[in-house]
Amino acid sequence: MKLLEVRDLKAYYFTSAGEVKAVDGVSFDLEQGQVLGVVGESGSGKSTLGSVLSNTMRPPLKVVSGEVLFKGVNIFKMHPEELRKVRAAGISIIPQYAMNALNPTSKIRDIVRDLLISHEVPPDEFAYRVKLARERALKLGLPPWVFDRYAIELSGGMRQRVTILISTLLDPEVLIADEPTSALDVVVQRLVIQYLQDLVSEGSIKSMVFITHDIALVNEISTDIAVMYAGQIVEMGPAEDVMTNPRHPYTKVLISNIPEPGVRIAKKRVEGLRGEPPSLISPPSGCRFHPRCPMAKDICSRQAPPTVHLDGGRRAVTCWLYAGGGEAQ
Ligand SMILES: Nc1ncnc2c1ncn2[C@@H]1O[C@H](COP(=O)(O)OP(=O)(O)OP(=O)(O)O)[C@@H](O)[C@H]1O
Repeated sequence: MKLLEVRDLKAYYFTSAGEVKAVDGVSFDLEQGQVLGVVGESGSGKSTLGSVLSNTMRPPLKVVSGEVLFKGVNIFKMHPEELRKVRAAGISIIPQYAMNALNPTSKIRDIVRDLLISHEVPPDEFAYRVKLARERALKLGLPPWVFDRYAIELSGGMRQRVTILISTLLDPEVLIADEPTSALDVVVQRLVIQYLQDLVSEGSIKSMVFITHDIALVNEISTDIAVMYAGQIVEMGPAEDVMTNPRHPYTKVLISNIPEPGVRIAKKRVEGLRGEPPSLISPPSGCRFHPRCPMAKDICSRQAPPTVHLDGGRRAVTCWLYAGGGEAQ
């Protein structure tokens, strides 16, 4: 069953310097059981995509065109009441910098209670969710006393895990996880990854979009991978296939330079890739990757490449090398 259908989505930041085309023509489907890892360099539009998919964007970001259908209904056309219901139990987000997302003046137990009340959890389910919060806190390595504390009394790593707990407590059908393990130490990172994997495999969470710089991590957790470059998806397919047989020249460079787990792509210079990521106010003509592409042809600077479906439709690659359905030379 398709939970999300994203169709030619464009979302820009309207700034005094111009329109930052952070998401510029993104399309994909997310099915039940799928974990779509979204990977790319810093500034490629991953977080922007996450905030648009969860309809949590704020000015100066605006959706310019395209649709996001949640179980067939366009989330941008939902009535505020309908949207409120969809949040948390339908599409929930673990935001980037999750450690700062909690109200500092409420105890964690009250944040849990307020979540359940605001989502009109029926009385018979209320006690079950409170108990579930305690059980899941243990899985995340959080001691029982966190519920009696204010967010400001907790360490950054604890606050981040509490936010993950809150974002997942109502068992969303689509979880958008934006760098959920950034700033956590390696041991806690493992707990969080295991926690999210368990929720998906037991069916508590139906699907996930997992945003990260860490391509090794994306390989571990995802069923499918989407590679973003300059606001667009340049390659998408089953995780193992993309990792073992990358088709787009950008994916090839990313994968041949897999940093150690936990290292951000942006921090380790992507070797074999000349230049810097382009401006998204005036991106390069034709294929946005052409100025840095080791395999660029004449047409690449003149015309935007088509999206070509390979491997019986399982792989989508937006690149002139595959135009006509052929393999790259
Ligand atoms: N509030 C904002 N106003 C203007 N431009 C913005 C704003 N937030 C992000 N951008 C720009 O939008 C583009 C995409 O940023 P985004 O944060 O979505 O990328 P990202 O791939 O998630 O990178 P990172 O992982 O470093 O957050 C970048 O060019 C960024 O500078």
